Amino acid sequence: MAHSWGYDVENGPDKWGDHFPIANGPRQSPIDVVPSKAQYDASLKPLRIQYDPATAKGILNNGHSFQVDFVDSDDRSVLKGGPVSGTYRLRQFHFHWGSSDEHGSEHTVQGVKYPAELHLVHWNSGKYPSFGESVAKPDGLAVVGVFLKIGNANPYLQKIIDAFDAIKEKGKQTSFSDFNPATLLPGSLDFWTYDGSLTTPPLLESVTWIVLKETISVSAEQMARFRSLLFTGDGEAPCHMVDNYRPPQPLKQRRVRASFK
Ligand SMILES: NCCOCCOCCNC(=O)c1ccc(S(N)(=O)=O)cc1
Ligand SMILES: [Zn+2]
Repeated sequence: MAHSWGYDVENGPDKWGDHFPIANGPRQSPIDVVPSKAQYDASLKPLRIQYDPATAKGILNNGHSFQVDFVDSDDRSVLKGGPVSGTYRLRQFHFHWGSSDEHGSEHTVQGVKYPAELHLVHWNSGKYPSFGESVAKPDGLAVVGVFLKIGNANPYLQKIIDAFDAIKEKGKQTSFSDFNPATLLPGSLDFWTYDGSLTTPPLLESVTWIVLKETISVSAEQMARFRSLLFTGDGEAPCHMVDNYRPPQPLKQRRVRASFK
């Protein structure tokens, strides 16, 4: 496409297939999770998540979302168990959100939309030498999805929000240290899992999705701070970073498994 992909009418999800034909592939994400159709799988192991706050590196506005990047040169912050075999190393986390509290998540649960969704992105360090090598392999990535629900202000999210003034525009980044992303996880790690893809171009079908059933809280005021970020860079006409989500995609020949009854 003339200008790179985004979330507008002319470069948004409905147009991504023009340059990324895998957009219509067999294992695209996100999906609508239908709990009654998910199959309880007793062989799924509990999720084992261990993060070292010292691996937090920086926070960046990449023009599509903001992401917190982690040192991933060793296995200090990893995910094991659940649907995956081996060790997956934390690379970054980011969010998707709406222009109002009524929508914004990528996955939906029986059609229910949440105001935002957190994605914790891990790569298969047990099998591949780097993220770049993993990102195109069918078992390359594992992403944990967590829904945000309007409620009490989330003190752990606030630490991230306090960094927003330094990354308001596309391309801006700043250091971000001593943060444990496990503080963004709900009390229960019950999950649904299915084989899917990146939800943004290049839409690679390399993700084992692990979508948590329990939500975390965010206040309406905190969501308003997310919407103060800009898609646009310094000197461009400002455009608020909102509605940076892909809608649910066809399930096709896939099954969704549940770790809980
Ligand atoms: N760097 C080697 C070549 O890499 C090409 C592919 O770059 C991938 C960049 N995108 C991502 O890493 C990426 C990661 C997670 C998600 S999501 N929203 O599915 O969690 C979407 C995108
Ligand atoms: Zn994402």
